[in-house]
Amino acid sequence: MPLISAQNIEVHHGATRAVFGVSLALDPGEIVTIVGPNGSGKSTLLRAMIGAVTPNKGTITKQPDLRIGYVPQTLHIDTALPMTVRRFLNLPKRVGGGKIQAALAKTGVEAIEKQQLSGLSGGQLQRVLLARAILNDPQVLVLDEPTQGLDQPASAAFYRLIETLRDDLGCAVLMVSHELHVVMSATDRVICLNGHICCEGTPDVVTAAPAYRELFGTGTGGALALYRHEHNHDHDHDHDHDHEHSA
Ligand SMILES: Nc1ncnc2c1ncn2[C@@H]1O[C@H](COP(=O)(O)OP(=O)(O)OP(=O)(O)O)[C@@H](O)[C@H]1O
Repeated sequence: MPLISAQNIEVHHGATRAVFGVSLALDPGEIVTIVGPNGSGKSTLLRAMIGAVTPNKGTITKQPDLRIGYVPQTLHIDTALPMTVRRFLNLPKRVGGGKIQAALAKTGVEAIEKQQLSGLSGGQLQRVLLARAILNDPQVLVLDEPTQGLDQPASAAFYRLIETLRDDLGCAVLMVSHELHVVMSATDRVICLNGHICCEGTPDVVTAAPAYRELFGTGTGGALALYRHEHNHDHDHDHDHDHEHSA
């Protein structure tokens, strides 16, 4: 039984139909990455899957008492506010030193417990946010562009860590990334979204796309090139499209 599934959901933001006709199931232990152009509904779909927004149509089904760990894009820290890593991880409820140390060790930043949040590098901060997300031993880790602002080697290291955590904790991972070329090796299934799911498959299937190979390693363009290639096809289903696929 999937941990979370969406059945033919549609989500509106005012007059904007951000997500439509989306059905998606997340199984235990799998890593699923959602990619797509800006404004294609990736964050909206993620938020609908975890219950943070209610679909206007369709249903979301979650396993009862599902433990979800959420990693935001980043945390905007007021540098005037003194806050150690340990204190931050004890909010909003105290979890105790042992658990905090274990979580920081799992995310590769065990030595920074007493440091101020405001003094951390971008990569360290993301690992602290990841540590916070695993404190409740989640069955699902949800990440919304967790490596924004990190350089490519730091992003790649972060995604390798996600894969290690999945293996250690046995959790499923659902994430949004712009960097398919970086996240590829740490992904079981890729979902290409443009309001609706345009295509999905294993990284092997998507890496076979000539347009992607041509542009592999050229930054965000790689993911978008893949997107363009994979969408140069006829759809089996009669979606009411409100966008055009580029060739
Ligand atoms: N709170 C909101 N109010 C109004 N419109 C919204 C809101 N959130 C998202 N939208 C709109 O819904 C559409 C989908 O937005 P969403 O943030 O889900 O896309 P995204 O693929 O995550 O974008 P990006 O890659 O730029 O982060 C966009 O047209 C966006 O402007």
